[in-house]
Amino acid sequence: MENIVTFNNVRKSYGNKEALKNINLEIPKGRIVGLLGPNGSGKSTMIKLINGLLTPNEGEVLIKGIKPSKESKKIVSYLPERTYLNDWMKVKDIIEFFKDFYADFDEERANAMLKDLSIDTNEKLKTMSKGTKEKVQLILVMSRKADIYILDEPIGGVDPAARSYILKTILTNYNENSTLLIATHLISEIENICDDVIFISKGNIVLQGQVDEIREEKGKSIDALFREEFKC
Ligand SMILES: Nc1ncnc2c1ncn2[C@@H]1O[C@H](COP(=O)(O)OP(=O)(O)OP(=O)(O)O)[C@@H](O)[C@H]1O
Repeated sequence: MENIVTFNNVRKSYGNKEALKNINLEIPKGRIVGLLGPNGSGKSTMIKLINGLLTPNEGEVLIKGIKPSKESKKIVSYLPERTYLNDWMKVKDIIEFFKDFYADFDEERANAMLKDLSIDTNEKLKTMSKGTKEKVQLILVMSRKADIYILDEPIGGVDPAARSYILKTILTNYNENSTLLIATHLISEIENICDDVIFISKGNIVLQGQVDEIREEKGKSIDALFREEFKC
C-alpha cells in the first residue's frame, strides 16, 4: 500500500522540552485515521511537522515522498487548531481567497455545505459564534480536492446535531483515494468513521492499528480503551 505520510526517527523538542521522542510512522493512502492522545501528548506537534510549520530536530517527515514544502502544501488541506483567517472577512471573501490560493478548491461544494448549515456568506467571521466559525473553516478545508486532509480538533465547539451533519458530510465528500487525519478528543464521535487509530502518549506512539481489529482484540470500543489506557 502506498504511504501518504512517513515519519522516520523523528524527534522534536521545544527548548529542552522533548515533545516527540522517536516517531516512526507510516500512514497509508486512502484511510481515515484518528490521531488520539491526552493533552500535551504531541498531536499538534506531529501535525505541524507534516505541514512544515515546524521542522524536526532529528529524522525526517515525508508527504507522498517529499519533504514539507510549497509543493507538499498543494496536496495537503489543513485545518489548524487555531484560525489563521482574519476575523473581519466575510465568508464570501474567504471563499474568494481560497479560490485564488488553492487550484483544487471546489466553490460549489463549499456553497452547498454552507447552505445546508444555513450559514450566511455575507456574515463576517467576527460576528459568528465559535461553533459557526468552526463549521465555516471545516467546510472550506473539506472543499479542496486534496490528497490528504489534516484536521486538528475539528468539531470541539460544534453542537452535537451539527457534528453528525459534519461527519456525514466529510464522509460523503471524501474521495476514496484521499487520506483524512483527525486529531480529536471526541473519540466516541469519530471512532465509527475511522479505519485506523494512532494512540500517542508523552511523545511516543503507543498503538497504531485498524479500528475493527483493535476493538475485536481488546473486546472494547476505542473510546473505552483510551479511557482505560490514559486514566488520570
Ligand atoms: N510552542 C511551544 N513551546 C514550548 N513547548 C511547547 C510548545 N508547543 C507545544 N509544547 C509542548 O509540547 C508538548 C506537546 O504539545 P502538543 O501541542 O503537540 O500536544 P497535543 O497532543 O496537541 O495537546 P492538546 O490535546 O492539549 O492539544 C507539550 O508538553 C507542550 O507543552
